[in-house]
Parts: sequence; structure tokens; C-alpha cells
Amino acid sequence: MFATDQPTTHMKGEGDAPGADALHSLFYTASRHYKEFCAMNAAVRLGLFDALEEPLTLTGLCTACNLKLPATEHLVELLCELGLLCRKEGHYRNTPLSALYLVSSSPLFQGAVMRDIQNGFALWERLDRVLRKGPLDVMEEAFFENGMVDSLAAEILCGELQKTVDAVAAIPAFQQARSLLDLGGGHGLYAIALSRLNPELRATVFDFPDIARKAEEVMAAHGADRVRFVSGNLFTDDLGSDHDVIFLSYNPGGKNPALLKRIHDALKPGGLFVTKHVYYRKGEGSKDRLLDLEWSLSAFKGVGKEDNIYRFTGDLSWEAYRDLLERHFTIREILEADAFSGHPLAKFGDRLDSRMIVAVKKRQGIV
Ligand SMILES: C[S@@+](CC[C@H](N)C(=O)[O-])C[C@H]1O[C@@H](n2cnc3c(N)ncnc32)[C@H](O)[C@@H]1O
Repeated sequence: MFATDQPTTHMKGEGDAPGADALHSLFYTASRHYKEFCAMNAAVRLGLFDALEEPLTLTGLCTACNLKLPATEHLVELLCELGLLCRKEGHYRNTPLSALYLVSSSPLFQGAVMRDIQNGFALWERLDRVLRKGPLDVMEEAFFENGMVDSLAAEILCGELQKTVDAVAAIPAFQQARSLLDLGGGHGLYAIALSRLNPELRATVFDFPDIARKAEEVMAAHGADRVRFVSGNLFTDDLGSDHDVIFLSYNPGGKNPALLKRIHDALKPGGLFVTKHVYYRKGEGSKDRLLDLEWSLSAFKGVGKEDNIYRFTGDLSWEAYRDLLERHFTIREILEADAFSGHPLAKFGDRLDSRMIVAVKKRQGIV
């Protein structure tokens, strides 16, 4: 049956037919990374890193986490290869990396980021349906509420939050500010951190009502008694007036002229507007095909999505947004992603080439 002289149509090297190595290499890399993610995720969900804050033997670990052999041995050895565990004299324990980010009691625990990535896979598994029938409809509020805000909160604590608020706190006018509005502030961490950097500042986190519970939980955990939550839709509801600072980070309205007018109206003359988003230059196409494809998996029932990642209906190009901004604000500073952003990460943590703009409101209104 397997005689070498048996004719085959697609043997490697025969005629112009390509060998399968290049294809198998794609399968291999993609599936291996996926399996590694599953292994890390299971370890977090089963509390393995929590147990390995103290060194344990394999049997000790199995008892502590109620796990079975031989799979557990393979898992812990794999986690050693990935740099998340180390083994010494028959005992396993966390490395500094897993101790800081994968132990659930750590303030920098990244479990929510992993859950959000996992939720993203559930959408990807429906790609063929999307290709035939179009994007899956999600309520905008539910989309953000469904783990994404928790994930963003965990992710930005690893660097983006600190770099961003340090850049804002370095602006002299910020130290004089008494009121700040964090529009689409979600978890509220920016408002909380900025209020710590200016003891006279009172901050309002404005977001959909579904986000209130999460934001209030974060505020309570940080004892942020000068920060409050106000619920509403930032495109239609009252944003208040005479704010000293308006902060807008990664929001569907980040390139929208109508929202810019509302922000201008809600700021006092001379007030600071700090905005951090991914912009597209005029005529620019895809920044990342994989992320564009992910973007196309779901459609908001609310603001419309356009074809590329973080592009929304009604968005202005980078040039047009900056021109409009310059008519009504004085731009003080434009920071590139390296100055404030964290590591690129799947699903909404992607920095791409985002920018942070610091602008001051001029005296005349937008007409
Ligand atoms: C990607 S998250 C960004 C959260 C936070 N600003 C940050 O940078 O980490 C977008 C936030 O905007 C909120 N949001 C989106 N559209 C909104 C709207 N129309 N009105 C109020 N909040 C909105 C979402 O609920 C979510 O909390």
C-alpha cells in the first residue's frame, strides 16, 4: 500500500507543486501559541499560581489545587519552559513574573486580561458565520461591560496609566485645576490617579450606567473620595459645564467633530483637553489586517463601526481633527505612543500608533 513506486500527485519536489512545510509551519506556530494560552489560562483559573506562592512538590500542588496526574506534571513543566514557574530540588514555585501578574491577590493581577482574550476567541470561532451573514450585533453598553473594562483596568496598571498621568501632571495648568471630567472613563483609574496627583482636584467619571458598579468598586478599593461616577451617553446627555480638564481616552467619540463641540462647550475658557486615541491619516488604509478582521466580527447597536480597527462612523482623519482642534483650542503637545502606551495586546489594548494630544480651549465657541 505504501510502495515507493506508487504514483502520487502531490509529492514534495515533484513538478511545481509546493511542499507542505510552509503551510504546516503556519499551523504549527498558530496552534502552539493557542495551546500555550490555554495552558496559562487554565493554570490561572485553577489557582495554580496562587498555590505556588510557596514552593510545593508536584503531589503537594495536586493536593492544594485538587488536580490530577499526569496532566499536571506536563502543565507545570510547560509553565517552567514559558518562564512562569521554576523548579528547584523537587519543588515548584512562581517566577518573579508570575508572582507579580498571575497571582490573584496581586494588585497587578492580569486574570481579567486573559478572560477578555478568551471572550475574543468565542467571537473568532464564529468567523465563518460572520463572513456569510455579517457581524454579530452587540449592545454597545454590553460590549464594554462584558469584561473589557476590567481587562483595560488590569492592563493599564502595568504602565500606561502611570505614563499617561505623569504626562498630564507635568502640564503646569493641571496643578491649578479643580475639576476634571473623565469622559468614557470606564474603570475610573485615570480619574483616580489624576486626583491623587492634584490634592485639590475633584473628578467625575462619566460612562454608561452598566459601568457604574465596576467604577464604584475601583473607587472604593482606592479610597477615592474626590471621584464620583455619573452615568449617561456622552453623545446625547448633559456633560456639565466649566470643567477645568476633560480627559478622553480610547473612546468611540475620540475623532468625532460633534463630540469635540460638546467637549468645548463643557470646558471653561483656558481649560485643558487631553485626548488619547488611534488616528488615521487622510487616505490611510489598514494598520493591521488581523485587528481589522477582529473589528468586523461584531457591530455595535449604537455608534457605527467603519472598516478598520477603532474607526467609527463620522470620524475625522488625523489631519481634519487636528485642524478642527486648532481652530478652537491651542495644541500644547502631541505625544506618540512610545511616550505613554503599554505593550501591544490583543483586543482593545492595541496601541498601534496612538497619540495623546494636550490642548487648551480658546475663548470663542465652535459654530
Ligand atoms: C475602550 S473603553 C476606555 C476606558 C478608559 N477611558 C480607558 O482608556 O481605559 C471605552 C469606554 O467608553 C465608554 N463609552 C463608549 N461609548 C460611550 C457613550 N456613548 N457614552 C458613554 N460612555 C461611552 C465605554 O463604556 C467604555 O467604558
